[in-house]
Amino acid sequence: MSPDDRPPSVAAAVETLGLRKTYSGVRGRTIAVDRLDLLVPARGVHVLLGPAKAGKSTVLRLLLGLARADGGAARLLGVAVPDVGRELAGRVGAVVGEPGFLDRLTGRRNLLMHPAATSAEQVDLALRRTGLADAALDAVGTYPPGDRRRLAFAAALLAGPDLLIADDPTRGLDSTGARQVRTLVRKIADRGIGVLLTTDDLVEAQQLADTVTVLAGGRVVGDGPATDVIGDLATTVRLRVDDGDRAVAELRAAKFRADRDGDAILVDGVEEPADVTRALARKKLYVTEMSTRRESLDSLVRRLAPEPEPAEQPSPRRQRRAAFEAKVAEKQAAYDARAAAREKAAAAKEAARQDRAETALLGRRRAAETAGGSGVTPTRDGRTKNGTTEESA
Ligand SMILES: Nc1ncnc2c1ncn2[C@@H]1O[C@H](COP(=O)(O)OP(=O)(O)OP(=O)(O)O)[C@@H](O)[C@H]1O
Repeated sequence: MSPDDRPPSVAAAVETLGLRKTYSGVRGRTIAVDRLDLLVPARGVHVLLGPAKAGKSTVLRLLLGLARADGGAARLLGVAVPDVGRELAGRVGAVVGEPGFLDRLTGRRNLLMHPAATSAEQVDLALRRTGLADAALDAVGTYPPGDRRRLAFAAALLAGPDLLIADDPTRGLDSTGARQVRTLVRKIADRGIGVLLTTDDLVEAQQLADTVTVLAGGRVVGDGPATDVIGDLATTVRLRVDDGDRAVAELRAAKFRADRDGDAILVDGVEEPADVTRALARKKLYVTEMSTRRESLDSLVRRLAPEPEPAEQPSPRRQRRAAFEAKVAEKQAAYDARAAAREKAAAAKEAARQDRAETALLGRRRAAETAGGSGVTPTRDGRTKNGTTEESA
């Protein structure tokens, strides 16, 4: 059943089924989105997470009608995608690409000129909600990149959308700008607006996502509640302590997931590494060496969609031997085919010779019958029709 056949689902902000997009270029065809089934809840932040070229932007472009799908179907807020522009005007806001703000005008003036602006009050509310009230009267050209991005959010919020779609909203921002935008995204979702955003930053996804779809090579490799699919911001801590066995026992007693790893100790799912060292110090156990590790997006994708084990490559010597054996087998097969043909020709020749001999024999018998009038008809194998051989008859 395609989304077009289903009754609109009030629980979903976005639904796609088998969505597909292929680009053709000089280097051939690229399947950017491959049979995508996506479900974005009506509330909360849904993150479309994936490495570069996973197809994230293409998905958003398809949903917003900026590109046409080759197959499948999609609905936004229950409306099929080709009709979204007409039927959902204002209910879907988008922060995609660089908005065309005029640098010499103030942020407020830029918003007042926006097609969705209906009043100064509405513009001022959008500026306040995006934390830009103080910068409202500054020229946009003076805005740091984080403020410029928040102004794009303010523009997308003007019409009071139920769903906000943002393509990699922290890309290119410094840590302050990225933090401001993430805080804003969380606030928007907390006001009951569904948010769908893309990112290739696992930490950003862990900080923001309520639900997540992990995309790789245009395909979904994992989806569901963020804590199930991508985990939380936990870190694995590896450390050394003089008395390793006692340290593991003390850490377990303090509810840490600790295990021996050779002469080191691994502690999984740690929120704050200093908590581990403090727990040990309380027991007079002192860490001599410590390192921390967070899962990367690549390892997450590998964990969710493990690649098949590559077949073991034979050594060059074995490869040469296999090629030689294949050649010998090929020659043998050709030789066998020629021998079989020769045998077949010889058998045909022999059958013809026997036919000729039998014909001659029959001819002689007929001549003898005609002369003697025996009335017995010999068969090919020399038997008479009454079942006795000619000799016994
Ligand atoms: N207009 C286009 N013409 C041809 N190929 C395209 C076009 N847009 C995207 N692609 C290709 O489609 C694939 C998916 O690209 P897309 O931009 O959707 O991925 P992405 O996950 O958003 O990547 P990134 O994080 O790098 O922006 C890539 O292989 C890309 O090169």
